[in-house]
Amino acid sequence: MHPTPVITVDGPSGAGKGTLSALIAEKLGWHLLDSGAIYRVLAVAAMHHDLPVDDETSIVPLASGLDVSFETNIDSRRVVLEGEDVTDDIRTEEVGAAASQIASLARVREALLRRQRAFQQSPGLIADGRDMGTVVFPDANIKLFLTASAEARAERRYRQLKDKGLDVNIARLLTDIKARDERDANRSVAPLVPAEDAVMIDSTDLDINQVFDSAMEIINSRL
Ligand SMILES: Nc1ncnc2c1ncn2[C@@H]1O[C@H](COP(=O)(O)OP(=O)(O)O)[C@@H](O)[C@H]1O
Ligand SMILES: Nc1ccn([C@@H]2O[C@H](COP(=O)(O)OP(=O)(O)O)[C@@H](O)[C@H]2O)c(=O)n1
Repeated sequence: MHPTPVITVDGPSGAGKGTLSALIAEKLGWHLLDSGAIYRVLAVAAMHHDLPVDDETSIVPLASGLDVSFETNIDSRRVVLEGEDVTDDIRTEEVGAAASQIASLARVREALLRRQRAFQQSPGLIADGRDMGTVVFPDANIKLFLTASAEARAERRYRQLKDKGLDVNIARLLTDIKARDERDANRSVAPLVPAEDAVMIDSTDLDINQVFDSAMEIINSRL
């Protein structure tokens, strides 16, 4: 077992991983790794540098040297790429789709491993992503796998983007979510699958407080 405990939260897009992970991190006073944000920042960096998202040879060095920092304050988390605040830019569906394409490149994933593992710092880490419990932190103390129906996830994403004032279409979001599920689950490297020892939470009919309560029950019984 690790000297510094890790809780992993994996699952598909819109399942509520980010929201749940932030709540757990706050409750326990632990660090937070939003691994999806790293893939998203890398996608934005590739766009800035005019690199095609399927060009492994040029994206690997970009991943290894990625100049990204996560600045956490009491009331905000900012993501800074090459000195520029990209907190909002990385959240678009376009960037999510590009991130998912980049994330299917094996050598790119490998180039990001060390950077992700460096987040394992005292007193503990909550790691949010697709392969946190299977690849990045296989020895994690507790592994959660959060799911919800594709329809529920598209609906959540719709409300989230609408609240930000973005012009969105629910049918398109559902198609995009299904396409991303398909790509994330079927890629040959680090596909989206629950770790064998993961505890599943289906959030389709749960609000975020109920999800948080079930997660804390599992955590408190095991830590
Ligand atoms: N259980 C839930 N019920 C309803 N809405 C939720 C729930 N969990 C999260 N949300 C909302 O759904 C959206 C997507 O959640 P997020 O945490 O970003 O998902 P993920 O990180 O898995 O993609 C957010 O707007 C969030 O507030
Ligand atoms: N650990 C991770 C995290 C994200 N990703 C990829 O990065 C994309 C964006 O991740 P995200 O977690 O920010 O996406 P959402 O769940 O918020 O839509 C996903 O579609 C995955 O393809 C990954 O492959 N492995």
